Parts: sequence; C-alpha cells; structure tokens
Amino acid sequence: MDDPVLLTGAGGRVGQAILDGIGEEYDWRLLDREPLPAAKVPDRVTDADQYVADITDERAVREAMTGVNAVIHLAGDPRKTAPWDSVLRNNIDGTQVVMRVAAAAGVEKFAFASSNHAVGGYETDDRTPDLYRPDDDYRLDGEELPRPGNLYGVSKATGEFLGRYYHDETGMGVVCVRIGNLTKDHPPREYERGQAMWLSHGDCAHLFDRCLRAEYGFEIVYGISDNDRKYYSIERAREVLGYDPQDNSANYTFEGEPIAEDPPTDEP
Ligand SMILES: NC(=O)C1=CN([C@@H]2O[C@H](COP(=O)(O)OP(=O)(O)OC[C@H]3O[C@@H](n4cnc5c(N)ncnc54)[C@H](O)[C@@H]3O)[C@@H](O)[C@H]2O)C=CC1
Ligand SMILES: O=C1O[C@H](COP(=O)(O)O)[C@@H](O)[C@H](O)[C@H]1O
Repeated sequence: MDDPVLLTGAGGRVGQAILDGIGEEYDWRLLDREPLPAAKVPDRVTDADQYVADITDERAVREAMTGVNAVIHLAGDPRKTAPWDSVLRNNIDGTQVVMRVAAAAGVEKFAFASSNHAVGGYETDDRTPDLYRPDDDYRLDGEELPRPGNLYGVSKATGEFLGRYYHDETGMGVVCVRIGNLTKDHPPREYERGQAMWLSHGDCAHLFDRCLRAEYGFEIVYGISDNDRKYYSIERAREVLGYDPQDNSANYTFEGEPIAEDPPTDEP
C-alpha cells in the first residue's frame, strides 16, 4: 500500500505494538492527543506526519486524513471502569468524527479497535470459569449480538454500529477487531480470563497488517492469539483477513514463564 495510513492513538499500548511490528512497512500519519517521544516514532516518520490532536477536533482529523487510504483507529479511553462522560466523548463522539471524516475522504479500509468488553455479558455465572479452560468448546464468533458488560463495552459496541452504518452508507471497508488482552512478552500472569484472550504483540501487529492488506466489506473479528484456552473463534479473522497467529498462551506457565519446547534428553 503506497498511500499513507492514519494511526490514531499511536502512542498507546496497541499503537506501539503495531509500530514495533510493522512500523517500517507503511507511510504513517500518527495522531495522538499526547505528543509522541522520539522513541515511540518509527525512523521514517517525519514531524510533519505527526498530529497532536484530539479526535473530537474535526478540523484536525480532516487535516490528518488528507490523502490517506486506510485508517487504524485506536484512540479512546481503554478503561473498563471508564465513566460515561469519558466514553461518550472519546469513544463514541471521537469515533464518529474519525469514521465520518474517513468516509467523506474516500478512505478504503478502516480498522476499528473494538473490545472483548463489547461482549463481556456472555460471561455469565453458569459459563464461568469453565469458559476460560482449554477443554470448553463454547465460542463467540462475531455473529452474535453485542452484549456489553460495562459502559466502556457499550461504547465499543456503538463504535461497531457506527462502522456498520458508514460501510452501508459509503462502501468504506470496515473491520472491527474485538481485541482481547494485549500484553508484551508473556500472557497475563495468573489470570485465566486474560490467558484465554491473550493477544501477543507479534500477533497484534500481524493482525492489523492483515486489516490493511485484505479485502472486506463489513466485518467483526476477534483479536486474540491462537490460545488453547479460548472462547472467541479466530476462524473469521483467518478466513477474511488471512490472520495466521503464531502465539499461544499454552506455551507459558500459569505464572507467565515460557515452557521449553524441546526439553533436552540424554538419549543418543
Ligand atoms: N490494550 C488492550 O488489551 C485492549 C485495547 N483495546 C482498545 O484499543 C485501543 C487502544 O488501547 P490501548 O493502546 O491499550 O490504550 P492506551 O491508553 O495505551 O492508548 C490510547 C492512546 O489514545 C490516545 N487518546 C485517547 N483519547 C484520545 C482522544 N480523544 N484523542 C486523541 N488521542 C486520544 C491516548 O493519548 C493514548 O496514547 C482503545 O480504543 C482500547 O479500547 C481493546 C481491547 C483490549
Ligand atoms: O478492552 C480492554 O480489555 C483488556 C482486557 O480486559 P480485562 O478486563 O481482562 O483487563 C484490558 O486490559 C484493556 O485495558 C481494555 O482496553
């Protein structure tokens, strides 16, 4: 892809996982309301390609969107305990501005950072904790209705609806990635739910790379590694995006230490 890619929320955890993995492969526009220290910016990105702006500032978003062909939209309040005023402003209003400006600019592909919390309500008392265990075959696949477990999840489900609307209205390709739990180097420690929805940094970068390269209309996919423990299907992401995750929380102990693949033997 030759045209610039706009990455909102570039300075955050997900943004940095993406830039660590594929930072040299695209012509980025980086937008964040906080200025990015040099260490967070790929070498090829100039000052002119960095926008310190709030996503609710339509004029700034329009400026950043000029000439852009694809967007990865991450900026928002990621806290599951975030209050309504914050998710309304950052996650709903902000997402509506970014999607509206993208659609009006003729952007072809838009990847939206949705969340496991858009469907947290499926984790009912009778399903948990079995749901988080490798031998349980319950799966959400993206076809189910949103069932948020908190107001943050409501805001992410709303972002998905906005994506559906802008796709239907304008034809912009929209993929909503229900991200699990991103951690670096090892799965969340001593946390069954987190290990069932672990997304490694490498798989995160690869997944969003596929969102930029694949062809799609409107999609909802789950963004987790290929964990033995899982209750989110990654089949749709494989099928539509060509997602091919390399990591699995089962390759780590419950405490998060890597398990050696080939233990040495004394056999000749
Ligand atoms: N980290 C995770 O495991 C998961 C993250 N997500 C979603 O992915 C996205 C990124 O999450 P993280 O990187 O973890 O969060 P983060 O808090 O580390 O990064 C968010 C970035 O967005 C910027 N930002 C926030 N509001 C903004 C606004 N109104 N205008 C401009 N910039 C703004 C912040 O300055 C920050 O750099 C969020 O939308 C979050 O809901 C979803 C599921 C799991
Ligand atoms: O959407 C998000 O989900 C992850 C995982 O949720 P948790 O309830 O298991 O912590 C969370 O870490 C992240 O901050 C949030 O944005």
